[in-house]
Amino acid sequence: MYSLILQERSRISKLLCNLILTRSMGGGPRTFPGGVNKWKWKRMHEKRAREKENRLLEQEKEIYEARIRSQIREKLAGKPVASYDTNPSSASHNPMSPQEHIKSLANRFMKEGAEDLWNEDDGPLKSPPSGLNESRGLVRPSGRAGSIGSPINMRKLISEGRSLASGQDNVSLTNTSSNFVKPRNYSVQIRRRFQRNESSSNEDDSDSGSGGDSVKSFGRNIVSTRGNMSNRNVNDYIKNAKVPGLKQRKYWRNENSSDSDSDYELSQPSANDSRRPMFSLGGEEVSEEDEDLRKRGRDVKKMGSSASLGKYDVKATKRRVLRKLHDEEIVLSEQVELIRHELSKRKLVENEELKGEEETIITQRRFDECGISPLTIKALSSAGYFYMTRVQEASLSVCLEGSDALVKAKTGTGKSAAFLLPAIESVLKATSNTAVQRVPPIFVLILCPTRELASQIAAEARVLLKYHDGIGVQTLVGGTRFKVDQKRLESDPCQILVATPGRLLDHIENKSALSVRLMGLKMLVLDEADHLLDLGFRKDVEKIVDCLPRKRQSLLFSATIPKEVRRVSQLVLKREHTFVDTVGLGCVETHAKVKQRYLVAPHEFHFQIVHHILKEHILQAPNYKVIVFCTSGMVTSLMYMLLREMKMNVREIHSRKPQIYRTRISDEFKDSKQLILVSSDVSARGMNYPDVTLVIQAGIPSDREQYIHRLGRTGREGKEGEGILLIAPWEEYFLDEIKDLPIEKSPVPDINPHTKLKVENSISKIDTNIKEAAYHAWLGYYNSIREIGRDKTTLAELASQFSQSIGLQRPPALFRKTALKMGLKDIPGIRIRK
Ligand SMILES: Nc1ncnc2c1ncn2[C@@H]1O[C@H](COP(=O)(O)OP(=O)(O)OP(=O)(O)O)[C@@H](O)[C@H]1O
Repeated sequence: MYSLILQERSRISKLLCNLILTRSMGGGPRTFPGGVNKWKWKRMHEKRAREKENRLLEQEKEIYEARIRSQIREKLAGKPVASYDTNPSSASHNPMSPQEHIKSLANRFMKEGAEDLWNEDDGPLKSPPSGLNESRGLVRPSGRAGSIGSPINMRKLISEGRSLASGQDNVSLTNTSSNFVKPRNYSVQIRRRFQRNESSSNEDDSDSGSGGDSVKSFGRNIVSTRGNMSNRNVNDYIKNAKVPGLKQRKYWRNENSSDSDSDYELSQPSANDSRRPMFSLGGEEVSEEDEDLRKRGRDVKKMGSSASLGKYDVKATKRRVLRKLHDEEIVLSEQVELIRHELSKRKLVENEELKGEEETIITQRRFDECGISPLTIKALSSAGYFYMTRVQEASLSVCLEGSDALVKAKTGTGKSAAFLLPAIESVLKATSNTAVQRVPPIFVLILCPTRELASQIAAEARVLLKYHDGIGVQTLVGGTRFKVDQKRLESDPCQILVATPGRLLDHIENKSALSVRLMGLKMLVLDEADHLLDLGFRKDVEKIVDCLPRKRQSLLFSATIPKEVRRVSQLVLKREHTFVDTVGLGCVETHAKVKQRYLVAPHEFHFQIVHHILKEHILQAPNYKVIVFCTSGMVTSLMYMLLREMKMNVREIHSRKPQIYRTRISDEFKDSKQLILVSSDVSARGMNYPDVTLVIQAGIPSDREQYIHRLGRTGREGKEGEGILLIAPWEEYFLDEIKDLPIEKSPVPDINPHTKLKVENSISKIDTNIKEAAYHAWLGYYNSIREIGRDKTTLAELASQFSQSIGLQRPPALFRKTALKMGLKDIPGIRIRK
């Protein structure tokens, strides 16, 4: 379904681009008639288009009214009502039944939100309760409004239509509507268009017979010129919508003539086409001249509809010459506007759908329905996985087929299992096809950015492999001795390897046995793909990919996939890969259940504010579990020491800590409650710490993506969560990067003097070396952020303020080499070591 949406969306955007391109490639004049500029010209025509729509609407109403009157006349003259003949030639001259009118009107006007189509002449917005019966009278000769000259109260008629459509009168509507004669002369394409319309809406019309549908379609076809084409093929739309009347004529002409010039002329309509003029009212001839339109509308009102006049309807039978479009720009801007309108409408609908679906991440689809090994299903059941999550449902079939895929799904929605399940299948398939070897080839390689994440993925793989004897999974990450890795891989061979790029590359470049084992690779997975294809990792990843067999399946997963990454993903993926996006283009990439706030306060107050927030949160959530993200390893360390000094239950994790310590802390935090983890970005991506209640980001993240991933440590598996971003006033520019996310400003809390003093005391107790290291790390981090790092003088000033805020007398000195590298040599405020 997602791929269908994607295809459709890309098709629409292509069409839009084509239109814009066609326009721009033509060069086009810079000024337009009357000396107006392009935008003024465009706005003018947009206004015209809107006016045209309103006119058409008015005219449509008038025609309906006229038909109702003719119906009443017929009735008064004693002719049978709605005795339709299925023969189009005769039936088309008969009046429509009042119920048909109501239904047709209802199609257009009675839908929720259609009130904006109404105008003052349509009667009061809310019909009085007694009005229903009266409005019935409108369409029945016995009623008060049956008198021909009385104005028709459209609102009453519509509210009547509502009750009819839902009430017992449905039956009669069905009966009569089924006799409606379809306009036969329309090509299959047009009919298809109607059919699409039929299925697109009015689900509430349970009474729709085939003829009734035609009536509905008829109404909707006209509506569609307003851009109401929710389920309609936009290609058709563009072809058809250019000038609807013109298009219809073209079809007739194609059937009867080869003269291209006469494309712009109406063919002589046959008797079968007698309803056609109504369609063409939605077309060009009605749109061309406003006054003419109005007049014609009034004429119809005066004379009765063409349906009642039958063969005497001169208007319907007269050969009308169409005026050529005097300015194609009108059409073009209308088209573009319509497509835009359609796109934004779809986006809204999708957003609404996704919002609804977001509440539950688990789908109705069971794992045993997707053709994976029964032993894996058994393992899934033991782990408590019975139904797929949305990303699993959307991507499993694609991945199991063997296609390359780029998969985007929100944080904590089960992406790991989504790639592990096809990975296991791939191993099963490969082992059954390959002769037993002493050292088995590595069939699946999973790359991820951090050591903890590699361990987590390997652990999840082991859970899924519980009943698969003989299939092993190993990790290859930094922080361990190279030789130890080699021995482990030899003594405990595996078919699935989870690695961080740096360490894997070490092994490949050292020509260890691993390189040979990788020659049998069937599947490559990049978890946190956007990060791995980021500048920091890209070179390593490229080198690794160069050493892998070309004939393999590649899967890229992440919660964020920026456009640049989509482009560079071609480094890994085949050109004909599938993009599975369960978030949706332009949709919010964070979870609705995660409340996001931001606070702006000078840096010197950040420690106090973090302490205050934590205290408040602990009071509110007794089972608290908080992650505080800091900008770098050493700042993390400083924050940890401060909070520890202030007697909070806190742990730290960052790259400066030995791996064994990191693993212990990570495991402890996974299983614990009432604990605060102060972390650098090593925990930002992929880490699945269950039930995190709050994520605090102290200082701006490196980019928007990192913000989303850090925040994604809370609110996993559809649970609730909270995120707070704490920034200094000069970091506020970052808010622009996340302006599409539902983040709200929070007031800076009042810190009581007692807490202030406590924090200052605690800071003073922290070792100066840690503070100095924190200053260097702080400077390094912000220097690497383009927006801040380019103004070195300001950066140095801000760094000085930071050093003061952590109790340093003056900014610590930098090594000359470091200062040079950072472009900070000779910058005022930056001290260089002698
Ligand atoms: N089908 C399922 N049924 C129940 N729970 C599931 C299912 N699939 C995954 N989970 C659970 O969902 C949680 C999140 O899964 P996972 O860590 O794979 O998320 P993710 O999408 O990779 O997140 P991130 O973007 O942060 O990496 C895990 O606790 C996992 O056990």
